[in-house]
Amino acid sequence: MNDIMSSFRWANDGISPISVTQEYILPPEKRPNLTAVTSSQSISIPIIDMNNENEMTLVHEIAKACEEFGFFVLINHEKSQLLSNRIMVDGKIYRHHLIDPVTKKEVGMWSETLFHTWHPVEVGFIQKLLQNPSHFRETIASYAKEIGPLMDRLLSLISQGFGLSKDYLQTRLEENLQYTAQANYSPPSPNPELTLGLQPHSDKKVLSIILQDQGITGLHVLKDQQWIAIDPIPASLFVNVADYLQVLSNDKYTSVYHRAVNNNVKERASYTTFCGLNKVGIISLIQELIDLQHPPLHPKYYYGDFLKFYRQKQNTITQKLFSGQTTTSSLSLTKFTHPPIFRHPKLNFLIPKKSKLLIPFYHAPTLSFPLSPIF
Ligand SMILES: O=C(O)CCC(=O)C(=O)O
Ligand SMILES: [Fe+2]
Repeated sequence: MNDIMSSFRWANDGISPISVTQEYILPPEKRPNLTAVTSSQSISIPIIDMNNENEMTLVHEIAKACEEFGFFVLINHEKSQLLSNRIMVDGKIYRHHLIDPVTKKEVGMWSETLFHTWHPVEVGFIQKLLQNPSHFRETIASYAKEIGPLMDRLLSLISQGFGLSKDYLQTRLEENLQYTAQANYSPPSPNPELTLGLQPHSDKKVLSIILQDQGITGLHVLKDQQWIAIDPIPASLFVNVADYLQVLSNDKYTSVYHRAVNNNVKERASYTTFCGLNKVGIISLIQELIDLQHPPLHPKYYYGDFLKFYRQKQNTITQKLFSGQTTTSSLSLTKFTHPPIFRHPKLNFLIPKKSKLLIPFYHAPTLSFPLSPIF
């Protein structure tokens, strides 16, 4: 475990459970089947070197990666050394569950999650974060200042990859952009074949940037029905296409399905920064990408409608993934509850007094804006 997540580690010090209780044991068809996973070293995954001074080369490489894989690994980005030494955790702690299709009981993910916004610094998100431990606010602010320009740059390169102006996506999304972050922590699992850190999912934002713990492979992506383990390259970041970008691109790019698995040797943390839309944002595809060969595949969505679409998509994919399964409930990412399993009693201050929904989609959201068709 390097220093990236030491706040998170601190929050979980010495309290790893020593055995997997029934509550965390996945039903057989949802187990990770780790022996069947391909290593990212044995296949060619897209690695983008940000040191490349030729902007158009970067544009093409990223466009190709988004189209063929839905993700890429970024190396030599300006602040990589700095980033990899950051401590970046604060926010709310949640536990993930899935529902066992046979017993209908919740199965807990072998992990816990912190969630918070990370931008804009100027309007004071930082003041909303907790003050204890004392370094939380400043480290989050520094990270936000570093990752922000990178996110902008990626949006710009992706815009150009669509044959559009550099600032197309920024300008188009600007008003409703929302920046959130999620830190994930898993202690060693006594039996990694029976548990999962994060269940298979796609992210429902525009873009996600994942900072992985060094030296531990935990992130898996699904490519051609095969799970690929993304071994963390030192000072690299993993970037993936999320669902909003899939819609924007009229499915030219596909959001990648991914999961986090456990191991029985070391704890693992990851830290994801998302750029997405806020609740009133309207999601619609880029008209410039539509022609006779590429008819529109999506209507305009209000956020709430989009979330319904997202749920359907998750269900369809998970049903395919677990094809032996007869139930329609599939892998249901339905509930985040707390308190977290690995929390030390002295850390009660980290738990928000009132449970707040982390990802409304998972909860059949109560919508505060009109749902009538807008196209
Ligand atoms: O732990 C990981 O590497 C994956 C994190 C992730 O998928 C997420 O935060 O949405
Ligand atoms: Fe994710």
